[in-house]
Amino acid sequence: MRIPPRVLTVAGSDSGGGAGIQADLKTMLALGTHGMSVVTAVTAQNSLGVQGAWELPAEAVRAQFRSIVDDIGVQAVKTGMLASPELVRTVARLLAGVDAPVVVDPVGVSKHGDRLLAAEALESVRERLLPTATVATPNLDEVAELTGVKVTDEDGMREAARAILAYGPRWALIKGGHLPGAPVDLLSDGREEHWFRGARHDNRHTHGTGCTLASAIAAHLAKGLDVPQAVGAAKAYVTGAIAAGFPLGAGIGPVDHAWQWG
Ligand SMILES: Nc1ncnc2c1ncn2[C@@H]1O[C@H](COP(=O)(O)OP(=O)(O)OP(=O)(O)O)[C@@H](O)[C@H]1O
Ligand SMILES: Cc1ncc(COP(=O)(O)O)c(N)n1
Repeated sequence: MRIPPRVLTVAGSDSGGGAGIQADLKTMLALGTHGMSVVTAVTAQNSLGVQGAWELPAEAVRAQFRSIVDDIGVQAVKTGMLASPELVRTVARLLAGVDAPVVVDPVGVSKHGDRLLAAEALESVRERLLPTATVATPNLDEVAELTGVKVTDEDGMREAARAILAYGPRWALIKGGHLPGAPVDLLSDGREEHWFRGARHDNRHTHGTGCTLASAIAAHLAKGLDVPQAVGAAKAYVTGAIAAGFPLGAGIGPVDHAWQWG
């Protein structure tokens, strides 16, 4: 009997199914793991943007987390939209007691420019959440908000990695997808440097790329890969999913989580 590795996402729901909890669970299934969820917030969201967002009480987040960890157990955790300072602090406290790798995607603003994290929560992300991370996966906008470093080239990505590592994650993965040219990501622990270069797909249907990459890293860590191997495998998965992204609704469609299944 196959018992798949167990992976937990702590994130917000995207009603449109392209990002957030829905992207995370699809990615975890596609990579052969058992996905579980702690919902932090519910968004009304589609291909055009976020029409509404409601966060859950901290007690509901704690209860979901305890139900999973105290009975089923987890082999890796991924965090996404955490909405408020109180939820960031709640999740950071819960993660401190977990003996499994943690991937922190410090989600700030959606692709359409809607805030998914209150500006007042940035300090808690820096001081409480980042220190719990095995890998933190900011995009360049999140790097700028969290550290003040404005990246325009690959040297800037090195500076960004140092600035993120100063808050205490074991590894920083700086996502350069928003720079022109081939999408390149830098993984660093302050000693080793790994550059991951993918092919750019000129596909506007890229809703959910960040969530998908972070969840894929968590899934591969749960399967026993080390961090550089997990990031390499996750980058290959998200690149394929972006290449197969498809139109839905009138705006930006989702990446295809099932691309490997044809
Ligand atoms: N057009 C593209 N073609 C191929 N890979 C891409 C493209 N855009 C981004 N990527 C890759 O996708 C992954 C996610 O990066 P990205 O910078 O898009 O994250 P993100 O900004 O958190 O996501 P989002 O923009 O959805 O919030 C990275 O590995 C990045 O290099
Ligand atoms: C609930 C929720 N969480 C996260 C994102 C960011 O998505 P992406 O993966 O595109 O960075 C989103 N749009 N909605």
